[in-house]
Amino acid sequence: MSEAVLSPADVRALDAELDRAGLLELAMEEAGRAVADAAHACAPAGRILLLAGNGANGGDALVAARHLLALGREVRVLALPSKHPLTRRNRRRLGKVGVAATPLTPAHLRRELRDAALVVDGLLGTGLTPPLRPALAEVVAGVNAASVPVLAIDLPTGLDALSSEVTGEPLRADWTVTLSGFKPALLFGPAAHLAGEVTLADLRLPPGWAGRHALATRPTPAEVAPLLPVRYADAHKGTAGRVWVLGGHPGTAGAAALAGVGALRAGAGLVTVHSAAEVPLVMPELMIRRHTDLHGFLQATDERPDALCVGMGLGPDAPALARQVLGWRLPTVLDADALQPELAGAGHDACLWTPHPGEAARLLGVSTPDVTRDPIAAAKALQERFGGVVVLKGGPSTIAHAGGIWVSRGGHPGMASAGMGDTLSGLLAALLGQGLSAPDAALAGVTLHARAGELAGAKHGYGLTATDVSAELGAAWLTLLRKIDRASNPFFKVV
Ligand SMILES: NC(=O)C1=CN([C@@H]2O[C@H](COP(=O)(O)OP(=O)(O)OC[C@H]3O[C@@H](n4cnc5c(N)ncnc54)[C@H](O)[C@@H]3O)[C@@H](O)[C@H]2O)[C@@H](O)CC1
Repeated sequence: MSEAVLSPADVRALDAELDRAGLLELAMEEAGRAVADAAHACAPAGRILLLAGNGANGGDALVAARHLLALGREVRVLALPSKHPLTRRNRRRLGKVGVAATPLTPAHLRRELRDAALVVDGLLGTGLTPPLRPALAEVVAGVNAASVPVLAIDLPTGLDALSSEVTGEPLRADWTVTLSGFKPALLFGPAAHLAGEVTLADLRLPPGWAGRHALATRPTPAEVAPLLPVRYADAHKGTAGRVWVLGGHPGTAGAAALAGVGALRAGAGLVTVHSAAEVPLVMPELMIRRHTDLHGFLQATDERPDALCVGMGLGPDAPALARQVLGWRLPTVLDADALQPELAGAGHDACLWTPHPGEAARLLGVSTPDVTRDPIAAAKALQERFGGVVVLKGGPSTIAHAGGIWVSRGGHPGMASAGMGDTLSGLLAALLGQGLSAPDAALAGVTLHARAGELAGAKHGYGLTATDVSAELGAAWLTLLRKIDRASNPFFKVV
């Protein structure tokens, strides 16, 4: 089941719905229980210090304290005056089982931090209106200065749930148990770096309720696997997708070759690189056609591929060439030099735009930090302006299509190297050429690319090349297929 990505407004809407259904208190109980289980696992021995703020995030901490007590753990609770009705109720419940919350003051905090095995941060969650007020900022600085591991509830105090940016000094968590859905700040760095290891608690909400209010979703590998093309034993190169790569320019010809390899490794039957440059023959299976006049060739030819990718190292002619092939209305990936603002409005439903944040900034006429601060909003804005499907690349990537937004999973930090995007373009074109719709190709392609990066990382360690990742695409494909009923995919019988 896809995991939801929620903004604070989404959380408020969900909570209002839970409240109307009489389920909000149960949700807080489940949240507290999940936090207690996680805290018990993170610090199997010693005293646990819970910090409770005045909102519902504090209520979760007070419930967790009660469950930790039931697990036989020694707890201390430092709390602000409770404003939220459920937080007040859970404070009384905690009192009834013998744990009185002590007022949260700097002196009490200093004393309790001395012997704590773990701090549970329930000071503030999605209710933050930045910046942190000085009294709470002092508490956060005190916890950060102590060398005690921290488990945050929902998100570390001081992080703006919607932003990847870090302002002021938020709490640095070793673990975060997030509730109902991921918050963007937990997915995109540098904010995500402060959340430690993030797990999503199962609050036992009615199925689909969290997703209904979601900004975006994170599809699971089991949901992505059925999108992969089915191929039977009688397939031949003419039915497996003919892909054209339009790329390369003197000095950047390798980019076109890498895209071609990505397409071949993703199962395209025939891959032809059309280029004005001398493209290196990195694989003899690639067909390479050099043109002195690429425009003229595209104008004159009656040949048509099943899918194209355009722009990798293509140079200054890229926008004009891209416009020309967009007119063919074939499944098309636009990357690198073809990602130019003047193409706004020239897209169609079978188009995939694959910018990295710098290219996205160029397309939107904003700065790169404007894009990376909120990649979900940037991908949505790009999709609205350029049409088709947008893959805003990153760790994770954000895919915006007419039906919504997906945030990818997986990947490997070693994938931060030149040529990775070229491989992805070829891979996406190969999937389009094998009949996938643009949204399905985007999701399946990004997932395969990330998985191939993980597999390459397991072999080669830290520094990965695009060639390492391409080489793992087949194995990535098989690991994805293992997630589904293989009987539905007779060609790929895997053990
Ligand atoms: N469906 C869900 O996701 C659920 C969420 N729950 C919790 O509910 C939380 C949201 O609760 P609330 O909306 O009550 O918000 P919070 O508990 O996150 O914080 C609200 C309080 O923070 C204070 N505050 C806001 N900005 C501040 C600042 N800059 N400096 C200092 N104090 C500030 C306000 O006075 C307010 O009382 C979530 O983060 C989660 O922990 C759970 O209780 C159960 C269900």
